Amino acid sequence: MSLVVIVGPPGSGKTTVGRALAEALGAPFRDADADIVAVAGKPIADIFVDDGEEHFRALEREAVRRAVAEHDGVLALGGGAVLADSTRKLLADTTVVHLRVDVAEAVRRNEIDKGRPLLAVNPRATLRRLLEERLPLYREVADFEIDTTGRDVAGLAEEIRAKLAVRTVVVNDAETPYPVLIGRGTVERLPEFLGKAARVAVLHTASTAALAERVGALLPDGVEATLMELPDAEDGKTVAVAEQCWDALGAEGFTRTDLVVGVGGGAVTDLAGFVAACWLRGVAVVHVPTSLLGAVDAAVGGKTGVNTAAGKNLVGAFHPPRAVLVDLDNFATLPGRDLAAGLAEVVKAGFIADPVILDLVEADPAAALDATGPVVAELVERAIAVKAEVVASDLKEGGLRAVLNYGHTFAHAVEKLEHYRWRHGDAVAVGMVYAAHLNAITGRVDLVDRTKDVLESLGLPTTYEAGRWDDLLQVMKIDKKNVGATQRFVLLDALAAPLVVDDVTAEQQREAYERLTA
Ligand SMILES: NC(=O)c1ccc[n+]([C@@H]2O[C@H](COP(=O)([O-])OP(=O)(O)OC[C@H]3O[C@@H](n4cnc5c(N)ncnc54)[C@H](O)[C@@H]3O)[C@@H](O)[C@H]2O)c1
Ligand SMILES: O=C(O)C(=O)C[C@@H](O)[C@H](O)[C@H](O)COP(=O)(O)O
Repeated sequence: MSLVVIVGPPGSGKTTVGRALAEALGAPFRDADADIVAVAGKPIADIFVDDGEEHFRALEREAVRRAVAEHDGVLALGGGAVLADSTRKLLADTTVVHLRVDVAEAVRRNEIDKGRPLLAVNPRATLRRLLEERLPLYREVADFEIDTTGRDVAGLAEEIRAKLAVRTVVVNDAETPYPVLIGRGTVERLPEFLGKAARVAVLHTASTAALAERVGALLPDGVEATLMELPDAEDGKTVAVAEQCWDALGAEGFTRTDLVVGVGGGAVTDLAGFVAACWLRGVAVVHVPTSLLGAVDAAVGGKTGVNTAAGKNLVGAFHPPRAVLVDLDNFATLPGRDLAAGLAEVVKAGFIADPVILDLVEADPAAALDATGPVVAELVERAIAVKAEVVASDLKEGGLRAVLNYGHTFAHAVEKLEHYRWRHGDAVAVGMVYAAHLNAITGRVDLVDRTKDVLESLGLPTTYEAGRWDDLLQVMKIDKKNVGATQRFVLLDALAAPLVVDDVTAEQQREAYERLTA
């Protein structure tokens, strides 16, 4: 447990909700006002009367400073604590929850609790003024806010507990850093990322239509949602579909400050990102990935694009999102085969950077296939951390980023030859076995058995049909990593030590294929 601070105006329920939250978290509760009373040896109302507000504020600053330094649990602050610059600075590195309440309910709650000196005279007008004056200060320190008006304490504590379980990975790429929120209920955080949007285009497929509706309903008054349903999977990743979206944006009068939201698997977020990258030469996009693969890979990193007759993802743009909202609850409806396909990219992250991922899957493959279980949650966090770190240092694939393409040279060729009817993750699984054979054949680390075993334990394919080499080679020759006529492959010098090589001979490539088909 670490410190969670509750702020808000008088009557917002800081103490009551804070106590309930502490209980829900199994953590201790502390109230800064109670600390002040203990130090002063008299009630707050008496401190105001005997010593004045300034003296009270000095006691309050010291009480908050001490509590923040000492406490590990939930800490409720008095309504005016945020008035002090020093307190707001102190809270900058702490998780802060702002409890909001409307004036009428605040008045009603404060009538019940009579011990508030600032509300002794004309409480309605005073509360209205306090609420207005202090709102920007609460917002300055808060990580998120919750409206408590008309809500019951247990429901509020549960909502805060769920929100606190959200982990944020910041992708510090060369453009604007953006957060990837990982947890349950993260989609509800969309309103934080609207910027100045007056219109939001929500791109989705039939499988995510209900969620897209929910996203539309989250928008505040004055912000209009347009839902656009795309053909499913790779059928939606075409220039023709992108053009239909652009036509619709034109018809809606979509401006540079409006927002595109991709709600779906990797195919949707790739297309949504591409649509956003090109419209007016770039509008903001927020991704709500609903497949495992989308969450751990496609939605993070800013690669967007479509498939064309020439090949997979050959047309596209680097266009990082404004935010990525990974809601682990969305995986509940994901078909098992698509979950497994997503695990292929997770396993890739294990081989290139984080072997703990492999240990976790190998220890309990069934747990890794439990869409809403804790192992999937950890795998998602780990795989996103790998991707975030790589793309932060090399957004446009000038060097290091190519390691994320481990297994993809062969995978993309398979996808094209199979007319995009293979799941991307299945193709990546086979592609990683191909890469593992190349590793062994070129005298590097031999991870063939480990690769096949871990993938097969997840029900993923590890072989490809014989007799297709010439076709495969032809497609692999237009891989994006190639330089001129030189083919380049991502291989592993050792586990978690990827490198890009350009000296794999034609014989070695064919030999790896022959071993794959055996
Ligand atoms: N941009 C990148 O960096 C990047 C990285 C990896 C993959 N990709 C791309 O991502 C795509 C693959 O992503 P994918 O595996 O998510 O495929 P997908 O988008 O085709 O989704 C797989 C299937 O799952 C369904 N689905 C998605 N979420 C669902 C949910 N919550 N409930 C029920 N059904 C759901 C979809 O409708 C689809 O039928 C490929 O096009 C690949 O090239 C891009
Ligand atoms: O983000 C990257 O970079 C990757 O290579 C991630 C891959 O897993 C992903 O499939 C990506 O779409 C492939 O990129 P591409 O440039 O080879 O199309």
